[in-house]
Amino acid sequence: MQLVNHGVDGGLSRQIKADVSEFFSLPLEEKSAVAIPPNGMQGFGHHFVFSKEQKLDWVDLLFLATRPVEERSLDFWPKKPPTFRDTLDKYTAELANVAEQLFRFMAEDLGVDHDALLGTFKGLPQCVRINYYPPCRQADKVLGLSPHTDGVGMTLLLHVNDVQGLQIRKGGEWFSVQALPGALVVNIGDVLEILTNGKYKSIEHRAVINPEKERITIAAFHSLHLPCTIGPLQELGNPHYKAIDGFEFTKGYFAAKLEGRRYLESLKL
Ligand SMILES: O=C(O)CCC(=O)C(=O)O
Ligand SMILES: [Fe+2]
Repeated sequence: MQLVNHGVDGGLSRQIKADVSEFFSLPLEEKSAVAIPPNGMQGFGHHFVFSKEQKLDWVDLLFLATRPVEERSLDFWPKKPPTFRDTLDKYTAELANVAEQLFRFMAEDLGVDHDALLGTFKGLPQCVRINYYPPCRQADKVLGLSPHTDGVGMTLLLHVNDVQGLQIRKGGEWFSVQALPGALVVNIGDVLEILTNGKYKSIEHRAVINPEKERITIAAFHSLHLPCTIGPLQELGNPHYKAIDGFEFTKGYFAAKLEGRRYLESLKL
């Protein structure tokens, strides 16, 4: 689903695009000032690295926890460009508002109690994964991001430049998503699929690489308020998914190493 971006001020959206592009254009030594530490998650580097032999995804990323605000680790927030921190703070606050509105509309659409749905996302916990996909002449030999579903409630994706690369899987086939200018792509994640008892489907997706042009995107993940138990909302009939502790779910998601819908399918009854 693409949402024309009324929720985010145009100037702010331009500013975040400029700051993010500037960060990735810095020399490696400068970006490494916020490198992900061994066994860490936040900062600049790579995720889902399990062995020296594996083929890596063709992407550099900057991953930051942005909400709740008091849990930010500012050490990993770049100081260059100097406007970066302030812009990211404002941009992510706006996106949290958009996410909250969408959760409300979804509750309405499903005819469920707002609190039952919104309670799972209380305080709107949020992380951003800023993806920089370098071009690759042999683009068909690499993947920017392996097929996966997002292990969260909902992702709001902004294209920083106009290079296409996102694909979604439907009926076993891959379809390219053409980003509309000024729009956010809204991706349903695993947690919403479980909560809605499968009425909303977590979309399997991947990112492909352009042979000539770099591609930059900002994924803002809206995730669980922990601790909690995730299970289908009672109003939605016989449950089709097991109820699972939120921490267990997150551990299982990362252990499943980006293998399409495999982990989510394992939670079906
Ligand atoms: O860059 C994209 O198009 C997809 C990003 C994505 O799926 C993610 O960061 O989880
Ligand atoms: Fe994703």
